[in-house]
Amino acid sequence: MFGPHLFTFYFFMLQAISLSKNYGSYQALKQLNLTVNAGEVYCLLGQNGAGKTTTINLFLGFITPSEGKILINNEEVSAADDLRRQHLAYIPEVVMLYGNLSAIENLNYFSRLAGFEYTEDKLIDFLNACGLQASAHRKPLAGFSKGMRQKVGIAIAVAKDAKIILMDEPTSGLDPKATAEFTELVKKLASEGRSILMATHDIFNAVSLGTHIGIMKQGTLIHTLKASEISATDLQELYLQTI
Ligand SMILES: Nc1ncnc2c1ncn2[C@@H]1O[C@H](COP(=O)(O)OP(=O)(O)OP(=O)(O)O)[C@@H](O)[C@H]1O
Repeated sequence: MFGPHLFTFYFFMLQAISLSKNYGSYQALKQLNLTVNAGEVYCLLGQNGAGKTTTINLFLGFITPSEGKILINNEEVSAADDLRRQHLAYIPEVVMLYGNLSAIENLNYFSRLAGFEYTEDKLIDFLNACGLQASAHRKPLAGFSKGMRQKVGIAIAVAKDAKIILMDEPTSGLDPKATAEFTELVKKLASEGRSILMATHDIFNAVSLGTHIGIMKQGTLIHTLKASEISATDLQELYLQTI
């Protein structure tokens, strides 16, 4: 389904060490310890308000920790660190790009912003590798479905050579076919050595696509599991007992 690997990867590790975040007197994240190694897909589950987005925002440097630290390859990173800018990409729940520009134009624009210049053939390779149908490559994004936008967003992350990809609720609102395509794409991204962390409410998807699963409750990581060691049914039961 997908083309050849587009980059040769180094091995990148993302870590939170005793990471906490307070909003005023409210502790949204408490002493989080979490590691995502190269090739792993870490799925964070938890009810609304459990602290998943806070965790992602801390990794991205959108907010600063109250305590603790974030490491990329064992090196501590500050909010505006170059390591973060170079190696992290973020796929939000709804990928916001330029609606009046085509998929190729958006990809070209955001690649250039990140310092990468590609030929049109190469840009098309990225879009193909992320599963965007050829008939959509030159169409304005305004008419794209959520799943199509997501593919362009992921193509941008790949074109920017991101080693670590963070996603927030990537399968919410996707139809089953788009979810299946997304799952295949994420598995491929991980198989190429990227480290992937996603916040999700989709228990079935977490088991089918994740390598590791964390369940959060009120800012604390209560359970960490290997996806290969639990069925979707058992995970659902554990999740319901936890929350
Ligand atoms: N800027 C903020 N100021 C004050 N409180 C905040 C702020 N951002 C988040 N919170 C609170 O921190 C807690 C964790 O929120 P967070 O968005 O991380 O949860 P979540 O697990 O991502 O939830 P959801 O599944 O709804 O996205 C919530 O109680 C939320 O109300």
